[in-house]
Amino acid sequence: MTLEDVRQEIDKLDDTLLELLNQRMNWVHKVGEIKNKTKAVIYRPEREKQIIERLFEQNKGPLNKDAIEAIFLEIFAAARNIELPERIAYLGPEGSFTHQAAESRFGAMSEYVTLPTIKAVFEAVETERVRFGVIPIENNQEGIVYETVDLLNETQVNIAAELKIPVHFTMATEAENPSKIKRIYSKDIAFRQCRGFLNKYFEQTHPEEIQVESTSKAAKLAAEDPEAAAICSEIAAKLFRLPVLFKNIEDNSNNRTRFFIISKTFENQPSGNDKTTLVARLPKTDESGVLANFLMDFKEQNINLTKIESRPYKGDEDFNFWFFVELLGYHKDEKFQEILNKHGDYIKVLGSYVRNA
Ligand SMILES: C=C(O[C@@H]1C=C(C(=O)O)C=C[C@H]1O)C(=O)O
Repeated sequence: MTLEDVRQEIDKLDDTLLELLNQRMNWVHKVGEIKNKTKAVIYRPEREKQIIERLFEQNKGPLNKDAIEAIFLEIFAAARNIELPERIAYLGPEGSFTHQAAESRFGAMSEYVTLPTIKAVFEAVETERVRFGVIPIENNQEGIVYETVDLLNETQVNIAAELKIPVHFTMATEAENPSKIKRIYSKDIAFRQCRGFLNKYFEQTHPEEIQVESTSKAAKLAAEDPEAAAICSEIAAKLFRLPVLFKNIEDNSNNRTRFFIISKTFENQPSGNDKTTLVARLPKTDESGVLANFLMDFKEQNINLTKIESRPYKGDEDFNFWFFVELLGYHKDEKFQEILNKHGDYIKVLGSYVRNA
């Protein structure tokens, strides 16, 4: 077979793929009509997850899971945008890991609003300037993002979905090799998480380390200075057309960040593998055992708690706390209803959403 022959085969398959994708869009359009009648929301993360899981099960390769997920998430996003163009706010700047997380769910076609603070994203969602907001909730090396936790308590929004993405850092620079680098721009966390790499490659030359507020600002500055490098995300290097000299330079390759997709009012259907996030403002009392009794009730119901964080009541003179709690299960499960019967007065359920391993 010649190259031409093979390319002809590929062209034929592409024609079929396009035809099939358009057929799929027509069905999605029908779903959209049904949803419109009942005023149901377009975005159904739990359904998308089920589709992807089903495809994983029957996949025979050579496409791997990551590729299947990326392709189908883009197809879903394109489908939703035909139904109703979505506006999504995320914690910027452009090229941040949150941007990468947002694009992985909402695709290239959605309209994005880049906002400078987590609070601004919450405000945009609460005032319905945007339909969805994407913000980080925790990093598995650095811990929880308290600003997000506190805003979930203070505002009226729901959690529509969680997603976890690997955090890989690159060293991007115009310089040909490390010896030519005089300055490295990055964010404090990134310097910390790439210390092993920095020690190894810059032991002799000791370039100046300059901290800036974001890794994409670092990429922007490095793009203007041929003697500088940035430690940044791949998406930021791409954005500022900065060549990547080293990839995956983080000390710990298990580095992952978890994000929430928030929306003003949102309710998922149960998927059979859900997580629920809530805020518990337990009564302020000096009596002992208030928290212990609360937790015991979860144990009695056989509910698996996956996280509990205590946070101070802002403005209180005393040391009083409320709790950020996550558990396995859907909020309408019978055993969770038992908890609500007893503690419902001071529990605010932020959402149940499909668990994203
Ligand atoms: C088509 C639907 O709406 C959206 C698009 C989906 C798709 O393209 O398959 C899946 C779930 C929803 O986010 C649906 O709910 O079935």
